[in-house]
Amino acid sequence: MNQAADAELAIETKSLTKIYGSGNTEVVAMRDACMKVARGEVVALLGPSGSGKSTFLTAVGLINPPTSGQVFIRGQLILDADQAQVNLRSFRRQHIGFVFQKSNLIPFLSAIENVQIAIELNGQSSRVARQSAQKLLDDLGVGDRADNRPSMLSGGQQQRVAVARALANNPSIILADEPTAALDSHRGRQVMELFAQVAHEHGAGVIVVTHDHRALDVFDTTYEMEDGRMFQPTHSQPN
Ligand SMILES: Nc1ncnc2c1ncn2[C@@H]1O[C@H](COP(=O)(O)OP(=O)(O)OP(=O)(O)O)[C@@H](O)[C@H]1O
Repeated sequence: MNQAADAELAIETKSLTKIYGSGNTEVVAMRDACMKVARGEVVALLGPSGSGKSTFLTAVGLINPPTSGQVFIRGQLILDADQAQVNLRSFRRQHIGFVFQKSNLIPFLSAIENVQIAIELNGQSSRVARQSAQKLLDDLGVGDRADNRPSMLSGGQQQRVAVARALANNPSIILADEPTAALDSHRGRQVMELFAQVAHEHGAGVIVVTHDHRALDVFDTTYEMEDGRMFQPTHSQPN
């Protein structure tokens, strides 16, 4: 069977379904979720608590494989149901950047070391990694805080460092799970704008799970989930 998908797409999911448990405890957390994200596109994923957003994001992030359906990244079939078509660990490290609700920075490392370590883990020398890390922090407006540990930074600054770390290996896709939940609306908007900038400048496909409707104008496309089903609200731009 021809599995080819559009290589211009950063991400394509086909009919992702996830069933947790079995029998009486069975939960269908996601049903036939289909999404296309072009390179350079930034997508908001909305939906009430329990609607399946994290299940979807962790499937695309190759952390929690679906029960059925396929995940393509840059046109390449990566997951066919729970069958990996590549080495997931190294693929994830090279191609996917994650940003979480809390920055999850390593507390005993400085801002620059938090970014540097991600680059070194991908095989760069520490000198090259440090230069790249400094440039990323500069680009994200926190270059002057490079030597501070996370506890010395504000929540917004920590999230900027976390975005720098997610960008460390120039990923094809960035997945963010409520990255602005701990920020006030001004800082939250700034972080959302950063994602849009990163998507447009680096050609990455970005999916941001958010409950925050105030910054939706920053996104190219909006999807919603409800009871495990995914759809595009009628007022959003078509793909
Ligand atoms: N490991 C699991 N085992 C069983 N059920 C699960 C598991 N993880 C999630 N679920 C269920 O799957 C459904 C979808 O959960 P999910 O966490 O994906 O929703 P969500 O939209 O991300 O919610 P929230 O906004 O609260 O984070 C929920 O009914 C949840 O209880």
